[in-house]
Amino acid sequence: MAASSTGDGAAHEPTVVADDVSVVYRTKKQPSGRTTTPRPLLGGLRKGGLISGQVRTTALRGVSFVANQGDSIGVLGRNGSGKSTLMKVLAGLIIPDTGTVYAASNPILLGVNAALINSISGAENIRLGCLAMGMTHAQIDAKFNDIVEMSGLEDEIYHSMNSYSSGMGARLRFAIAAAVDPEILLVDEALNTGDAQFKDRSKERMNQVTNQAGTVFIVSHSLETIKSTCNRAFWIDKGDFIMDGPPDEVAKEYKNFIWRINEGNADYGRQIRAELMSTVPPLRTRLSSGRSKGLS
Ligand SMILES: Nc1ncnc2c1ncn2[C@@H]1O[C@H](COP(=O)(O)OP(=O)(O)OP(=O)(O)O)[C@@H](O)[C@H]1O
Repeated sequence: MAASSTGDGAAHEPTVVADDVSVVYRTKKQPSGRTTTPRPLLGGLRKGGLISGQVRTTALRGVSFVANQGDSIGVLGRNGSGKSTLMKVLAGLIIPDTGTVYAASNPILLGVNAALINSISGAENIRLGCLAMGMTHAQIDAKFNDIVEMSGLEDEIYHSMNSYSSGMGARLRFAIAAAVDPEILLVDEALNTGDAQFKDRSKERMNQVTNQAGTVFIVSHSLETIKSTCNRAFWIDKGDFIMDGPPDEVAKEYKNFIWRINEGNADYGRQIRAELMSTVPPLRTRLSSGRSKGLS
């Protein structure tokens, strides 16, 4: 199984290393569709514990991987498997309960970094969003037209964002966040809203990042998107890291697993899952194929 499959034979530095990352959400009500462990505690809140009546949802369990320069990694898995949580951990928006994420530079999660305001225009939001990401007015002026073009909102950019559809808002957020030239780009499926032209533009933007020796993670339920966009795929299931490999191979195993589950053969599905998990090489082995210089 490939730890890095950029496929051009060049040496690629690691850009992101996840070492045994686990995330547990603590909520009052039990979310549906997940294995949760109620942990009522006498005496209310304790260090590292829960308030009586709270439940724990393990969204990621001991996830480890090495991502390298030039990798475009598709993250797939069933609903509620932990894909979005992984993106949030990589972006530094959630502190993992155990484990560590090392990154060569600040990963940018598209859409989250730009907190837009509905009562002002798209153009004003571009300025605000870019300022919030640390760009200067001169840099914003230089990028403004590209951002508008990327969003595909040339005709609506001076309209109030109140009049935008959710897809239009998502496109604008994507375009603003993509303006910062990140070395590590995280794209969640929620942002895959848009027409064919917007999808082409987003794909082009992701290609630019990987061509500049950056790394892209893209969460998608579309196996076709992952196969056509990525050189590598991760499969996560119920918080477990099941597989890391070429998108064709991962998609094939994932489809087989889903098919077994859907036909009611859960035992066989579990067996496939366990076998694949056991073939993921330890982090140390994967790191030895690259260098960890520059990670922090
Ligand atoms: N803020 C939260 N509080 C409590 N539980 C949460 C929270 N966010 C996610 N979860 C739970 O953590 C698990 C993983 O959720 P996550 O959104 O990461 O999965 P996902 O693979 O991205 O799902 P989907 O494909 O449906 O978007 C789910 O069981 C979800 O219910």
